[in-house]
This record gives sequence, C-alpha cells and structure tokens, in this order.
Amino acid sequence: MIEFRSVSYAFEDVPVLDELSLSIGDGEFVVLAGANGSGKTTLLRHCNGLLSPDEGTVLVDERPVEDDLVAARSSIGMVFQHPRDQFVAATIDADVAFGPENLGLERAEIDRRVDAALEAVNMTGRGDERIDSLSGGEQARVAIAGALAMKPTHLVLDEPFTGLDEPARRSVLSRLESLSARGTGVLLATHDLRDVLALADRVVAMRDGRVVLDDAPDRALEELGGLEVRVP
Ligand SMILES: Nc1ncnc2c1ncn2[C@@H]1O[C@H](COP(=O)(O)OP(=O)(O)OP(=O)(O)O)[C@@H](O)[C@H]1O
Repeated sequence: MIEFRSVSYAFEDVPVLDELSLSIGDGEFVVLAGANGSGKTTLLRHCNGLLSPDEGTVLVDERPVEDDLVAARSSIGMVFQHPRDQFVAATIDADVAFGPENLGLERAEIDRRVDAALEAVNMTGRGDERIDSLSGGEQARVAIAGALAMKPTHLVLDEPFTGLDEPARRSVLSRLESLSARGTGVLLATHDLRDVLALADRVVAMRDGRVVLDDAPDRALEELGGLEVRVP
C-alpha cells in the first residue's frame, strides 16, 4: 500500500503538491493522468524518498518513507521517464543485478532474481547484450527488469512510453499487463491514455498539485476532457 496523507511540496517557493491525499492498494493498477506540469513526476518521486514532503506524510506499507528508505526502495520499483538515465552498467545482466547486489544478497539469489526479472520482461537469454545496442522499447523493458529484481510490491513508472514506437509500446504494455495479473501493484503516470485505460483499475487525475478525479476508467474517461489529458 502506498499512501499520501495531505502531502504538500514546493520547489523553492513554487507549490507543486497541495495537501494531496491518495491511497494505492496492493495489486491495484492505477493510472496517474494530468497535463504537463500538474505535479505527476513530483508525486512519484515521493514514493521512494527521492523527494520528501514539506508537509504531510508518505507511507509505504504503513511506514513513513523517510523512516526506512531501504524498505521503501525495496518495496517500490521505480522506472523513470528516460530509462537511459537510470542504467548503471554496460550490460543487461550487470544492470539488473545492481539493485540486488546493493541489498547484499548472495550471488545465487542475485542470479535467480536477474533470471526471473528478465523472464518477466521477455528477455531471457539476452543478459550479455550491451544496453547501448538495444532499441528504446528493449531499454524500457530492461529498466522494468531492474526494478523487478528488487522484488517490489509496486512498480511506479513515469511516462514509460516516451519515445517508444508502437511495437515497443505494445511490448511494454503487455509486460505491465502480465505483471499486474500476477499481483504487482502498478502506478503509471502518463498524459497519453491510449491503451492504458483498458488495464487500469482506477484513474487518478491531477491538476495544480491536487487530485481532481479518482474513478473507474470508464467513468473517468467522461470527465478527463477538461484536464488537457490526451483522451483516446
Ligand atoms: N527541479 C525542479 N525545480 C524547480 N521546479 C520544478 C522542478 N521539477 C519540477 N518543477 C516544477 O514543478 C511543476 C510540476 O512538475 P512535474 O514534473 O511534477 O509535473 P508533471 O505533471 O510530471 O509534468 P510532465 O508531464 O511535464 O512531466 C512544474 O511547474 C515544474 O516546472
């Protein structure tokens, strides 16, 4: 469970989150929508302590994030907008292993996690390949594998489709669908709702740092037009 309790945050003096409250239950697939600048990225970066609230609290599994950053970062797998920015190694295997290595796990367990994570993104057997030789869609899938290797309860993704062509987009979507079916919670920020609504349990829309809509996809669709979100 990820819970935002009346969270406010400002960059210098510019308020970006405004007493925002939101709960994401285990296993839920939640799409976070909103126009550019509405605060989506800022909200997501609070999930694992990359940013801390000026006021209010963010809890992961009922524990405030800042009380145990390692626990929060193990529970929340983050995938950033430009996967290239989050790679730390030259090859797929080494990159996906990086998180579990930092947890101090034994080699056999690290190898098991890497294998399972690559299988989950349909990249079994490709661990030796160089990341810089991969397509954008493959890089997005490796970024998801890196997050999965931490065995997170939730995946948090910020605009994971940016720069992807249609086949790559479909491939990432289908991976998210199967992960969600297996019980991983998904919080996915996008301003482009093509296809993701079909996977979502809920759509949460933000405007000016507040939640202005939180509803089932079919009902949300009717209300999203006024929020400058690209509606399918
Ligand atoms: N590091 C920063 N320093 C100052 N202001 C920032 C910083 N990061 C974001 N902001 C501002 O905070 C506001 C919200 O930005 P944020 O990136 O959270 O929105 P967003 O909904 O994710 O937008 P986008 O869809 O464009 O990524 C914007 O006005 C932005 O200019």
